[in-house]
Amino acid sequence: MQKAIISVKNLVKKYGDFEAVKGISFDVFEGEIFGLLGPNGAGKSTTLEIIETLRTKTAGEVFVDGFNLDESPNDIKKIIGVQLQTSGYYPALNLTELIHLFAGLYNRNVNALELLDKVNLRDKAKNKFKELSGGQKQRFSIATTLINEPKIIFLDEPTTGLDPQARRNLWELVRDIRSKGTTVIITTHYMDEAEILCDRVAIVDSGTIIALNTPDHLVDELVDSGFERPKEVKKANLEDVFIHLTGKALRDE
Ligand SMILES: Nc1ncnc2c1ncn2[C@@H]1O[C@H](COP(=O)(O)OP(=O)(O)OP(=O)(O)O)[C@@H](O)[C@H]1O
Repeated sequence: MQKAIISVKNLVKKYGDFEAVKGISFDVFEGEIFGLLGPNGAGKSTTLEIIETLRTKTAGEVFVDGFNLDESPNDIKKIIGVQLQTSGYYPALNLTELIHLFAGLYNRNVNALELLDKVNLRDKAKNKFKELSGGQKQRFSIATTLINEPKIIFLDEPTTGLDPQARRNLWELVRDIRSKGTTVIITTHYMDEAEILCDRVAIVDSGTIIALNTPDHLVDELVDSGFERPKEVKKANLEDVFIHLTGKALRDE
């Protein structure tokens, strides 16, 4: 039996009269990569921000590593890492200085170069955030989630706008983080990404969870129901062609 590190029970969020989250319940297991999928406006960010202690809930219960959100939000803050809005970084500081700034906020001693190494950015240690490419910015913002050595990290659409090489590189990074025992919760609009990366996914629509299982199980269930693709599937797709032609290596972004 896997241990639930996050437990959400009958969570409701109302913005005025509008119910954005309609009584959802789910568990995230320790050490898994859990995906929250759903169309724009489904309630994913609202749900995550409530768990991250950044937004108030209307009703329901949330437990994170045994801490009740209502009673111990500060204990929860200490054990989670949240990908910040990238626009929030101080423009005058370079990457090393930014890491030291965050480490100070968390009251931690961090070896900035070692951390930058983890996300393949050591050679950008003296660069400013705005001088990074899209993929590098995402990698840096993931690095900042690791500063307080969290048990759980939350990644909100971390690969949006990245090229196929940078996307794959980020998947490797997320897998690497998980292999060290960190639980990862990720939102994405890329279903191929969710299928490759996530152990389990919850599909949210209009504030309700309409499916929750492993990607494999959900696909098998659909196939068993008699579903067939209208067009015969080829053994490769255009992304395979692109990667085949341009290689897997990260570009000089
Ligand atoms: N501060 C707010 N005030 C009022 N309504 C809000 C607020 N924040 C979000 N909403 C509404 O709640 C619903 C859920 O929004 P949310 O941002 O959680 O969706 P999402 O699933 O994360 O969408 P996306 O994929 O576009 O990021 C939307 O209809 C949105 O307009």
